[in-house]
Amino acid sequence: MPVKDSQAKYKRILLKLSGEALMGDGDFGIDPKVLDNMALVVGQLVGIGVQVGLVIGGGNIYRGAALSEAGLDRVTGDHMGMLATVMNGLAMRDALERSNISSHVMSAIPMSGVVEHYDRRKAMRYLSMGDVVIFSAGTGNPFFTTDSAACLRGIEIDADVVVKATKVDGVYTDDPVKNPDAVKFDRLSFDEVLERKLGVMDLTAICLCDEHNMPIRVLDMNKPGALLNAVTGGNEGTIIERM
Ligand SMILES: Nc1ncnc2c1ncn2[C@@H]1O[C@H](COP(=O)(O)OP(=O)(O)O)[C@@H](O)[C@H]1O
Ligand SMILES: O=c1ccn([C@@H]2O[C@H](COP(=O)(O)OP(=O)(O)O)[C@@H](O)[C@H]2O)c(=O)[nH]1
Repeated sequence: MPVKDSQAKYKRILLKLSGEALMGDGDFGIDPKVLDNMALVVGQLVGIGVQVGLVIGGGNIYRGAALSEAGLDRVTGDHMGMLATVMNGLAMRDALERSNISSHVMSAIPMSGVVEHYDRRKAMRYLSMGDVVIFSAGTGNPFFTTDSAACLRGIEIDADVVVKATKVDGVYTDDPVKNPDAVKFDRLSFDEVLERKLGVMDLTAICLCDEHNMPIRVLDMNKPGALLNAVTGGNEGTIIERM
């Protein structure tokens, strides 16, 4: 796809999509309607010249911690969780390609013949060409999350921002799903997130972004126009940044 002059605030973003969000109204796996809708939204970003790196979670299929609670070895469970993110990546590439958006899946775990092995320089070249790159298999290591993988890849590819598109519309004083009295923040420092132990992203991911001055925007993935608004400079969701 030809590179356009970006009309957006951000030239390159790392977008993290929660695996669970791909389930739609189901309770496991992937809802094709959600996937197609996400491809459409990513296509809009590409269309205005934003370079998009994607990290998709695996919680719609397997989570290491849940498998471990069910009696499986934790490291084996985490390997299964990482493989789940490769499956989601393949499904997303399929949806993107059906929308004529050139895209590539890279995996932190080599999987010859299925997806490319993660190669930062190659990923940067694809992104510069305007192609979408889906970074799968998390960090490649157990005991990490795809939020940490998103922050890591975002820093590596020199993204302008990490956008976490999730089920809630920002960071709150407490989990808004459990506490209806929780109050939303528009802007937060990394220190505040760490001090208050705000659970929207794991603390490893927050520390990494803090150390490398990588801002994180948290927004609602189901709100129409939210992502486009965020990349064109709108005050969408919550921004976590150095203050
Ligand atoms: N302080 C908080 N602000 C916003 N969301 C929070 C907070 N604490 C916990 N959460 C939860 O974090 C979730 C977002 O994280 P995500 O990674 O998408 O989900 P999960 O961890 O279930 O995969 C939200 O659905 C919300 O319930
Ligand atoms: O670097 C990583 C990233 C992910 N995972 C495993 O993959 C699962 C799915 O990722 P995550 O829970 O972050 O997905 P999401 O919550 O975003 O759907 C996790 O539970 C872990 O078991 C891992 O071991 N290392």
